[in-house]
Amino acid sequence: MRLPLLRSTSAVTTCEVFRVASLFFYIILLAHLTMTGSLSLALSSASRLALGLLLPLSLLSLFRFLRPGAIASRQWLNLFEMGVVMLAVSLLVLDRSLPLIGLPWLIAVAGVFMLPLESGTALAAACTIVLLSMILGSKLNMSLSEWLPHVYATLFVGLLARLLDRTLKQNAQALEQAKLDQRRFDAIARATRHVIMIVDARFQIMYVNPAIQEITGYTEDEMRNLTIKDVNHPDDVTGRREKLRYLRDNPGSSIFSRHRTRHKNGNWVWVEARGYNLLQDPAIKGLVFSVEDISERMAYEVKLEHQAMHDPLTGLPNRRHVLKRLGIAIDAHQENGARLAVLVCNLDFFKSLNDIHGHDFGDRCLLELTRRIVAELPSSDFIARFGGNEFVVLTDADLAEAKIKAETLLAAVSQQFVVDDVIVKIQASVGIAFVNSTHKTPSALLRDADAAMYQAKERGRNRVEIFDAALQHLHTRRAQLDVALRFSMERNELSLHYQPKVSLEDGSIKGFELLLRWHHPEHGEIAPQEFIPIAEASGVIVPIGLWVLEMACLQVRSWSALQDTVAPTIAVNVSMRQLLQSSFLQDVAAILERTGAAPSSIELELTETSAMANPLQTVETLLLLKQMGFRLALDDFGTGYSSLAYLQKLPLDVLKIDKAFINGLCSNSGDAEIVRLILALAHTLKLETVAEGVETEEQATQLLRMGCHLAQGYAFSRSLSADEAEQLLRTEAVATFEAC
Ligand SMILES: Nc1nc2c(ncn2[C@@H]2O[C@H](COP(=O)(O)OP(=O)(O)OP(=O)(O)O)[C@@H](O)[C@H]2O)c(=O)[nH]1
Repeated sequence: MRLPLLRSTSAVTTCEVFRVASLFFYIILLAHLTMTGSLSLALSSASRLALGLLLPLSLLSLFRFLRPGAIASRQWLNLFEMGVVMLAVSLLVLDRSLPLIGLPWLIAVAGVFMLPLESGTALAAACTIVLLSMILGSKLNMSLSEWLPHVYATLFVGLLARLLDRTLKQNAQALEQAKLDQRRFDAIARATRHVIMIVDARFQIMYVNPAIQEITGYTEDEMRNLTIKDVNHPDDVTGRREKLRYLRDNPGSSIFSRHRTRHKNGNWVWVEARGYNLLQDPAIKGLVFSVEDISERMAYEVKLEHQAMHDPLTGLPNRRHVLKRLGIAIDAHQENGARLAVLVCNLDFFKSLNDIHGHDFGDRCLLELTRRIVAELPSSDFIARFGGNEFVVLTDADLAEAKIKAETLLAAVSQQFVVDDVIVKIQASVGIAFVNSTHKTPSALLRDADAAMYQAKERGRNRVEIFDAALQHLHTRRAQLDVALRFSMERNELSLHYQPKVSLEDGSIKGFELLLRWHHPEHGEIAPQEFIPIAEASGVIVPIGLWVLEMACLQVRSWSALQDTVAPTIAVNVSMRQLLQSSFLQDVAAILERTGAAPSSIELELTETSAMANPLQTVETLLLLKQMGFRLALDDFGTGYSSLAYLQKLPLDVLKIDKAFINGLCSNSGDAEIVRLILALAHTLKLETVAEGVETEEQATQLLRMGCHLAQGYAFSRSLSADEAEQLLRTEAVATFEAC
């Protein structure tokens, strides 16, 4: 068995040096005595005493060497041992068995036995040795110059022994601290869920903590055979390589990255890594990484991102997603001219479906339409639900292809289907716009596609329109008028004209239709057909409509005071937008109260199309208006899609026959037939009829013959100012008409 002189697993301590040094001391001393023949049989009693002291101490030292730790190191014991040795050496010196100089045994005693002593004790011991050597020197008649160097050497060796003791103690402390630090680091490295990794300049893993196994399934040893590049996801390689190079080539730099790393089972794990270049640090000499598993967070983020970008009902991408995709597409167009067509598909009259069958029913219809649209269009097209009843398709189609896709959309939507035993037939209007260099933002491109879609609505719905230069012009003018219209009332640009409504039998004035006119300082006279839809779309029609009604009420009130005239009715157009206002009935009641007008003199006209767009709500509001005393008229009759059953439910007084049929009354048998049918219908429903846009005497005669009682149009009068209308009432005559 090989016996180590010093334990190498920990710092060498003073005690250990002493353990070895003292044994050597005794061995050499005894060997010297043996070799010099000092241990002859004729030993003096002093020498025998010295040997009697030294031998047990030698055995004690041997025991101490062989069984380190068996004898606790105690100060008094060490001091005692030193004293005994000094005594033994002194006896031997005096007995001349040992030399005082030449072989300076006391110097050795100072060097060995002062090692384990405390500072103060060691000083005292040193002084004692010096004193002893002086005594011995004088006893042996040695001169000062002979033994003085011996004293210096004793002191010098004693001092060295002290320094050695201190150094060893400091080393032991430093080593203890290092071990403590190491244990702490190991504990932290084991406990943390973060991977801590040190790699060399070639990215070879030098150190990694056990957390690596939890994240990647690889053990620490398995990882040490890899480089960090070996476990990178192929899609992350390029970006990561650049970052790693930057880190390696820039001392003191740090990087941050989110990437995927390979799990031993073949899956990919999302991690977030921070890297620090400590290649220059002599203790590290590597790149240090702290890596955190963020798979759960990423999964959560992906889920959140998906929720934020998708419509919860249909699962299609939502408005936000469309805007993002459009942003990317616009950038691609600016960079390399990439094509993009935007198809906005808005369902027609979807509100009616909701109103009649309920919102849940509407939702199921939306789901069915989604299923069909997705099935009909190629998967490369981006299909989104942009809003309530609006879908958007983004595709890189050219004009012809986009048209085909739009027709496919219309066909997919319009195929009838059954939900809850109800046969549903929905139609849609589609607007198409193509990205061009003027589109700087997604909303600019969507605005154009929207404009085309609204054009499709205006042109009768269930059709496709493409945004082109003409539409662009129209759109720009529409936008300008939209803004201008908001200021039209306060700038007094609106005026009212009175279109007489006369009896076809005797030509007497039965009332007037109030016509709204708008004169804009720059754009001039703007036709109602142009600005009314704009006002309806923006909602400005609501205050304007109330203003018109108030004017009509004031006028009616003023005419009711006229002597010798029958108070005429004034017909006022009411927009659907007004009817849908929850405050409409209150506003109307307030006007009646303010003006004191009799509601029976006011005829509220609404168009057939708008009345049919929201049947349930319309019927309810109209019934309440009827209860308030208003007369109700259905304007432009014949142009819409009234269901007769529904028509019967409306509390109407008047049907106004659309001008389109009157135009062809005397020349087109089809139109004449329609007019005849409308008159028959009105007769059955006990409704008054008014023919609109009568321009010739022939038409008036024909209408009277067919049973129509009232008419309006240029055949009788142009539209008049309030004063002219009043004058007309007073004279009770119509210049251009002679009773038929
Ligand atoms: N069922 C259902 N209806 C919705 C949803 N989101 C919006 N809507 C309805 O869609 C309808 C849209 O109505 P409008 O914008 O007036 O248009 P419309 O009735 O389709 O008429 P036009 O567009 O003029 O042809 C409204 O009644 C909304 O309440 C939804 O998630 N589910």
